[in-house]
Amino acid sequence: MIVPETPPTPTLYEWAGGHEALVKLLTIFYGHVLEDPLLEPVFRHMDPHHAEHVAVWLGEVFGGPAAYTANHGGHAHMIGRHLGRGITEPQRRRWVTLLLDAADEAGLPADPEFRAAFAGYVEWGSRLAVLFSAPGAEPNLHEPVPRWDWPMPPWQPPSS
Ligand code: HEM
Repeated sequence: MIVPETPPTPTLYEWAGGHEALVKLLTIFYGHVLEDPLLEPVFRHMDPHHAEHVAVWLGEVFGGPAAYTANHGGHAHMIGRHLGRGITEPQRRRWVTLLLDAADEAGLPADPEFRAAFAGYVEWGSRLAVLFSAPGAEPNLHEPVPRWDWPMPPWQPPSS
């Protein structure tokens, strides 16, 4: 009996479309952030390369190259950019909503497994951002960049 081989599961990074797709996503997203009355004051002075830096971060989290660790200061730098900002729950919620909307606008894969993984990370990460941006928070700066994975494998046709 010939048992069809299951192809290897792509990383979330590959499934999303790689670096280019993530840059497109975050460029669209931060464009909307600057039009949003709740978020514009938080991001008014953001670095002009912010969207690209966050794309590199997301790429590493989703199983792509470890380029944020290699070139952008890793986990400690990301945490440091949020310290003392006092991000509120309404701001976090709006941030998440705009990012999920931007995923549609950027044409990221819309299959249930990918979107569950994406939304899960965004929810988790944004809640951490609220915690470590709070006054007096002392987050651990010495952790590696987290890696996020599929909550369940994406459906793929058998290779043969
Ligand atoms: C999953 C959730 C989040 C991720 C993955 C994330 C990621 C990042 C990263 C990687 C940076 C540093 C970029 C660099 O290297 O230049 C950063 C900076 C920043 N983040 Fe977040 N962030 C998240 C949530 C939030 C939320 C909810 C807010 C506020 C509503 C926020 C506000 C900011 C601000 C204001 C900066 C500094 C921007 C600048 O001055 O260039 N972040 N974020």
